[in-house]
Amino acid sequence: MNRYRVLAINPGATSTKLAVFEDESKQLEVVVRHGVEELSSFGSIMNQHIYRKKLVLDSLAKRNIELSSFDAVVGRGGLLKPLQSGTYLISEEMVEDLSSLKYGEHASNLGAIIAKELGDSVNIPSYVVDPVSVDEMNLLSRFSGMPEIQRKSAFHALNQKSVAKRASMELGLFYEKSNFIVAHLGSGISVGVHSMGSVVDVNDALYGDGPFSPERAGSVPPGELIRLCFSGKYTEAELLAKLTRESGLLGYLNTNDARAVVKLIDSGDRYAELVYKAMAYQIAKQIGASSIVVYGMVNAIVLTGGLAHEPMIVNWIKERIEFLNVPLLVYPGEDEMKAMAEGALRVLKKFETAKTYR
Ligand SMILES: Nc1ncnc2c1ncn2[C@@H]1O[C@H](COP(=O)(O)OP(=O)(O)O)[C@@H](O)[C@H]1O
Ligand SMILES: CCCC(=O)OP(=O)(O)O
Repeated sequence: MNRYRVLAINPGATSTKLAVFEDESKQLEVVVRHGVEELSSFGSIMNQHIYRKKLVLDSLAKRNIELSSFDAVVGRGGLLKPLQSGTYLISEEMVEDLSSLKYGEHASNLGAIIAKELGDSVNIPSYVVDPVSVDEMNLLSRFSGMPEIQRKSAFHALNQKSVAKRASMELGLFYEKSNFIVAHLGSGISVGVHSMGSVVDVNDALYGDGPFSPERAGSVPPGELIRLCFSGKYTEAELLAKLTRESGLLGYLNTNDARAVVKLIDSGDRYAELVYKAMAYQIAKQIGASSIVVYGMVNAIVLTGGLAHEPMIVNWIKERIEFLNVPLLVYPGEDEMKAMAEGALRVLKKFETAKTYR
């Protein structure tokens, strides 16, 4: 059987990652971390396009890796129209929706844009896998309480699916026949209910509801938010940036880095401890509420994402959800690079046909 080389590109809220795969085997992974000041100097996420693309090209050039040595490029899929889970060929229409911010602004929008430019430059296909707008929500979960507003699915679909499948393998269960609650604790936080192979309910990890996160507001009291919108103090763009990139830990403590927060706590900062504990409290509360979606019949709860490396928050969450009496698995970090490469390989090897974005 043919062997395939895949370049995976993942622009995240706080990092740009790239990885080289030969079939399923990872040959290289490069992670470039970005500070808050560095990224805010660009003004908007779209303005980071050339900078992040150059980081990818420079990382390859430094290692004498030619773009033409790849069979495909795969990028993290951003905010698109609601989609089924799967691998999508990146089309002009997809790039247009991402760059015009039709469905919102997030660093992952740059994944497909950069992947397509690199793929096109050497005439190889480019794909996204399980974009953040994968939507498998059930009908009940779509109600917001206001007919003009529908709850949306915007979450860490790629990693959530990947770790839920990993949990089902480890527990000897079928993903399609089990129920999992997955809490992805990254720059944004999503708590997804995976029921019988679909994410039937999840909080909107970017603009919407749920726990506050290292840099996002999560649910805020809507009346107060409306007052802020009409206070004359902020433009729409400023408030959206505030909600999605300047709130949460960053808003309260001036850092989105959990390690820096732990240092503050260790140095005796009681306010930092209160804020960090409040985040754990909201995450645990969201997990508890999520168990209701499947009438409490949960096979396992999974904590994942960068914050799952940090023992203080993991323990605080654990303490609060222990009474549910459900196995808790902790998978720190993410499997996104591997999940992207595997999605592209399934298409290259013709096990699956790439979906079309319409
Ligand atoms: N090894 C670690 N120990 C403690 N906290 C970590 C670690 N790695 C990441 N984090 C924290 O996780 C949060 C971001 O999660 P991450 O998944 O890395 O971000 P992103 O969603 O941008 O990829 C940050 O608050 C960061 O400080
Ligand atoms: C838009 C949802 C995905 C998300 O929040 O990703 P990050 O945590 O990487 O910002």
